[in-house]
Amino acid sequence: MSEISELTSADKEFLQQYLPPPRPEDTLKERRRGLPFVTLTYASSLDGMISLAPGLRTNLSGPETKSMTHYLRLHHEAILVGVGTAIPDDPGLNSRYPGATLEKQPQPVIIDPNRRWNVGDSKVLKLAQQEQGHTPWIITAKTARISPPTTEEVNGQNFELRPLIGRTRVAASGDGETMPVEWLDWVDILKHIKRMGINSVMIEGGATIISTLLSLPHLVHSVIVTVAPTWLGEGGVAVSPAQKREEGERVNAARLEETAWRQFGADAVLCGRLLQE
Ligand SMILES: NC(=O)C1=CN([C@@H]2O[C@H](COP(=O)(O)OP(=O)(O)OC[C@H]3O[C@@H](n4cnc5c(N)ncnc54)[C@H](OP(=O)(O)O)[C@@H]3O)[C@@H](O)[C@H]2O)C=CC1
Ligand SMILES: Nc1nc(O)c(N)c(N[C@@H]2O[C@H](COP(=O)(O)O)[C@@H](O)[C@H]2O)n1
Repeated sequence: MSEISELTSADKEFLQQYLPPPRPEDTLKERRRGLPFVTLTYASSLDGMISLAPGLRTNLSGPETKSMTHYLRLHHEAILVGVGTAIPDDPGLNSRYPGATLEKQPQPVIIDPNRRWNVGDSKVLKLAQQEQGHTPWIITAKTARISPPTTEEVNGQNFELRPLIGRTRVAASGDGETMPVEWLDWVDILKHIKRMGINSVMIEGGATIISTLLSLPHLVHSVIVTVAPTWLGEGGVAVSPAQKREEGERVNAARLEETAWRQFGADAVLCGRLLQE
């Protein structure tokens, strides 16, 4: 039996005002900006961690909040994760909410500038083959060393590469060495997604992507965080936006307003909107 069950009408009512409007493209402001409705959503421990260690899939959500996640997936046109999540978690990225037909499934989108993810072995592709989800779109950087064609075939199934012109920036590795990495601007990523016909995107992680977007409040419409009653402990992967300074002084990096809390099983769910700068 599926562990995903229907939400109560009170749960749905609680979430309603944080969901994308029925036709977000109708919002004049958004149409002008050419951007989709963006929801950030993830599950956190009480010490602000989203996994026990880098690359370790960690279950934080209980059955009720897992059901909520699948309800939210059904109410967005796309689900997006980074390659740092796609590789270790091998997520399904479909909605298993009762009544989710193929037509209603969200489009999986993976940010993988350097084409590190092995899509051929992925659960996403298997689910697409079983018509329980769509074939993924992979956003690569055009300047990636492996220059990709637009579509590739794996196990008889086509999946789509959606190259986007990246910028190269220098990053430091753990041993102090520096190396060039492909980096994509979030306005470019979101405009790219919108141009492909997506009006709403649920961004699930991981830590790098969520932390980056918490510092870009003008691109985010809703934030929905599951807080699980547990501490993961030192060495976990934390969601934490970059430091912020005003007139040289440290200030809070991000804040939610219009907040609402509700208990789902043992977990708490916090919804809000990022305070605009
Ligand atoms: N509890 C929860 O709700 C969730 C937990 N997780 C956990 O999070 C962890 C993964 O987090 P993390 O390692 O930070 O991985 P992410 O999924 O955030 O992916 C990070 C990678 O994505 C690419 N990327 C991200 N942003 C950009 C950009 N703007 N331009 C270009 N490339 C970009 C880079 O790839 P490259 O390295 O090739 O440059 C980067 O290293 C896992 O342990 C996972 O289990 C994930 C989702 C939800
Ligand atoms: N909401 C939520 N709670 C957790 O406890 C999690 N670990 C995650 N992780 C995210 O969900 C993806 C797994 O998706 P599937 O169920 O396999 O479709 C995982 O990759 C993270 O993005 N989320």
